[in-house]
Amino acid sequence: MTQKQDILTLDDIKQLVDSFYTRVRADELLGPIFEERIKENWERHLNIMYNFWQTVLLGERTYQGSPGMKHITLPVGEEHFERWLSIFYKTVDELFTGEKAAEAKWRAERMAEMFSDKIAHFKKNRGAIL
Ligand code: HEM
Repeated sequence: MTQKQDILTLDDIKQLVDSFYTRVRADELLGPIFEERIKENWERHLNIMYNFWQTVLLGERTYQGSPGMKHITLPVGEEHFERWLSIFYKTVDELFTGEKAAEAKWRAERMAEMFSDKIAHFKKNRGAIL
């Protein structure tokens, strides 16, 4: 059995992202929400997500975007974020171990919290952005 290692290279990021979104697409709760928004543009989405995690974890600045805005109008609530995080944690832990692997999970959790708050605020204010 090969020893698990930390997330150290762009190839590692690609492995993590590909594996995570394969599971997300197969998930009965999250799958339809992603398919509805992304449609035939999965290659583009995966490339954006490689860039995002490459920037966050490897410090190579290939992502410039405002992810908050992309999530604000999604039809999601607490249970969707819990499912997203649970699949993400599982994927990270099955493939990697170490400081960066822990950071990936920490970052995802902080962002889930932020998106969740923004969405709740957006709903409460009946569509008025911020
Ligand atoms: C309920 C959970 C989530 C759902 C259903 C969801 C869904 C989506 C969808 C459909 C897109 C594509 C948006 C578009 O191109 O119009 C997207 C983009 C993205 N998501 Fe999420 N997401 C979730 C949680 C998260 C979390 C926790 C993170 C934190 C790492 C994250 C990070 C991103 C990033 C960085 C993008 C790219 C934004 C851009 O185009 O610049 N998402 N997400």
